Amino acid sequence: MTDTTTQIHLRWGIVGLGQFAAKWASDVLLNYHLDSINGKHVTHELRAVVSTSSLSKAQQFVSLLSCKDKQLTLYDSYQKFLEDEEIDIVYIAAPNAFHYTLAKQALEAGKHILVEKTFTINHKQAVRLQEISARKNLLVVHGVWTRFLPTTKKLVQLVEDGKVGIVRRVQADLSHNCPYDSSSRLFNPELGAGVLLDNLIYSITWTDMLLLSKTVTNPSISSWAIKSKEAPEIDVSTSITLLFDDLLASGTATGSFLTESPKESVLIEGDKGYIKIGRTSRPSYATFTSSTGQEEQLDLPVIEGIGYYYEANAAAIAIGNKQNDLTEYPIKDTIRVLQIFDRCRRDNKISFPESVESF
Ligand SMILES: NC(=O)C1=CN([C@@H]2O[C@H](COP(=O)(O)OP(=O)(O)OC[C@H]3O[C@@H](n4cnc5c(N)ncnc54)[C@H](OP(=O)(O)O)[C@@H]3O)[C@@H](O)[C@H]2O)C=CC1
Ligand SMILES: O=C1OC[C@@H](O)[C@H](O)[C@H]1O
Repeated sequence: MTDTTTQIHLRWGIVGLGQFAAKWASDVLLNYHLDSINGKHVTHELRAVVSTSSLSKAQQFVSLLSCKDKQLTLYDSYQKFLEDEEIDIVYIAAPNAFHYTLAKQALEAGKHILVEKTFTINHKQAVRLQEISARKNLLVVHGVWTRFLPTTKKLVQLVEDGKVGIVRRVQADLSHNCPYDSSSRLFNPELGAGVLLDNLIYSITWTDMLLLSKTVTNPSISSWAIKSKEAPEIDVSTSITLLFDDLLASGTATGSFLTESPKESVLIEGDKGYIKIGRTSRPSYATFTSSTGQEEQLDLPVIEGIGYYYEANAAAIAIGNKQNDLTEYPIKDTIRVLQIFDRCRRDNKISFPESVESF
């Protein structure tokens, strides 16, 4: 990594060479230049990729990248990849079940990490990674990209500034119609499947930012899950409601593989009106309706590209500041949500093999 007073240059390695990682890498490498933070210009370089299956798979991955700069090292051994001193940070985009082990190995090898959603299978694995990162003074980021978008930040600021008055209800949904497919990671318990870990991580983000972060007591938690007929261990349609006695407020997070979300899928209601947002994972437009019925289009920043580069830039700035945790999205927030997910899984008998749960 190069860190000067005006520039931070971060060298990335990627594990988990699926379609999503290609999309992420293309967006980060093509669009990062659009963001300059606190007067520092951030640049990203993809230095290496590793396929856990074959070198030809790594070659195929690199050919998918829609960016010109493809001078990088390809590996088919994660151990060898982690020994590469030219890699500053590992982006982990394997299926959920492998996040914990890959992240632990990367931290032990002295690499910073950015881990795709959902961070780990359970909260104990997250606590363990937090401990290692603190001990080794390495940055750990959970890549819920929604958190880092300027549109999300603006909306949270508006609510905190009292746009809707006192927040009374937060609801968010992220649903995609995904018919059962035995070859998909979405339905395979051995890969950490199910809608809770795939979609509710985004829906619960809104309750987490607006209510969980404000409460001083533990909310009461209720949850419901429809299980897959074909893979009965996992969930395909799930709802979690948190009641905050101290705030006189509730937060509901839903997600489904059985239907699509409505266009406006986040609703934030207060005593002065409500905000409707499209859409849960990538807010790009929002309206405010006052309690007297007046409607107003909210002015939100425009996001160039997809917007994954915001989380990559946040990682670069934090590494430049020698932080092992992000101020804007600390790992304790992830642990707090994973504790709720653990409870939802217990109450609804959503289960993964022992090997996936271990820490
Ligand atoms: N932020 C976002 O918007 C999105 C995030 N995601 C997240 O990205 C992750 C990957 O999703 P997706 O690309 O759909 O998954 P895939 O099923 O396509 O798997 C990704 C790749 O992971 C690698 N892999 C498989 N098994 C292992 C293993 N045991 N150890 C290491 N690597 C392995 C494989 O590459 P190889 O064989 O070459 O190692 C595979 O191609 C998930 O955590 C998902 O939640 C997904 C979609 C959107
Ligand atoms: O992780 C994801 O999966 C579902 C998508 O709708 C969402 O935008 C993406 O971030």
